[in-house]
Amino acid sequence: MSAITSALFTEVAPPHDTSGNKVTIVGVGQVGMACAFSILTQNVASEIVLVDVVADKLKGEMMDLQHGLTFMKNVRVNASTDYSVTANSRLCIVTAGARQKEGESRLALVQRNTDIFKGIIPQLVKYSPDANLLIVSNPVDILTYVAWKLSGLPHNRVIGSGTNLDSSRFRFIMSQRVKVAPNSCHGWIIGEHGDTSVPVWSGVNIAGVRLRDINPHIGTANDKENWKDVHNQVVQSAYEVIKLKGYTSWAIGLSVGTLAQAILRNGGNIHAVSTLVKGQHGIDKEVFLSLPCVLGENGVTHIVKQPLTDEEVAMLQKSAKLMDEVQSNLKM
Ligand SMILES: NC(=O)C1=CN([C@@H]2O[C@H](COP(=O)(O)OP(=O)(O)OC[C@H]3O[C@@H](n4cnc5c(N)ncnc54)[C@H](O)[C@@H]3O)[C@@H](O)[C@H]2O)C=CC1
Ligand SMILES: CC(=O)C(=O)O
Repeated sequence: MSAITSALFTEVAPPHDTSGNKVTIVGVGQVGMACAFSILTQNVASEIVLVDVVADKLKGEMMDLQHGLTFMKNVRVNASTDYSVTANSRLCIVTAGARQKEGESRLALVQRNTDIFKGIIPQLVKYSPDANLLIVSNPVDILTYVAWKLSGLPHNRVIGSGTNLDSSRFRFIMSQRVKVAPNSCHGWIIGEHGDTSVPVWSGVNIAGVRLRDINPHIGTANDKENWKDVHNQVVQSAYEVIKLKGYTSWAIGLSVGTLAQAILRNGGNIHAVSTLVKGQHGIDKEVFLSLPCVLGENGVTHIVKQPLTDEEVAMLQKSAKLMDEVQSNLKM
């Protein structure tokens, strides 16, 4: 204690070093920092710890956030290249790794980011064996599988950010067509985050009114209004934003903030996240894909048994086959 603190305080008991809702974010790039900012401003964590391999950038990002803490509600921000700083996290979010260059697919990153995960996941589990892992790095579905295998954790506690983002993009583009707020437009994108994602047209609704009841051809090639294009735009979204600004960040940050909130507050909220789907919709492969899941402190507690058309099931199974093929070529 300094002279000032000992003159100021009578110590009754030493304070605890850690606080309850500790969140670790690995990777302080564009996505990691958007996640950190979103979690900070949504007031879901009591402590955020940042980890990266680039020490100067890491320190700079930590300091920049710390300088704003006066404007936040009781949250600490810390950072280190040493994983001991992450001890006793309740949620570890992984955004580290290579990102797509213009025109490059997410799947092209798979081996590079798998190799990076080999150095990250065991460290996280060593210091926070009870945490949930939330994987964001791409290709997110495969890397969630990789994280599950490397971690040895039960599959419910290894979650991919998945198509929560794609579903949000879908609802936004839909909202522009019907001219109501995005959160009043309801629809789910499931399956792979990215190129083979599956729009569940059978469930798209506004205020419970199913658009397929109004337009039986919605989402098909026979639809005169070409709603199928809404999904095409979802698939193209990341490519377009990457072409325009080099990366995507804000929307994934907000999506992850919402997922963190559901997990840390044991909210029971339902989101489309990447989870082990073996046994769902006739999938017999050990792969991770997004389905609507109930999220809480124990990770994914339930998968919604969403009624799907035969065509939707076939698309989902095709994504599962693709994931399995990519996984079988991985050097883990
Ligand atoms: N799942 C999703 O919906 C989305 C996923 N992404 C993915 O997120 C990842 C990160 O993207 P950005 O932040 O834009 O990339 P970035 O290049 O800005 O940041 C990546 C960060 O990872 C760090 N890093 C690299 N190796 C590391 C290691 N071994 N340990 C700790 N940190 C390490 C780098 O130093 C860098 O700070 C990419 O794989 C990207 O494709 C991006 C947007 C959406
Ligand atoms: C990059 C990426 O995965 C996305 O923005 O969807």
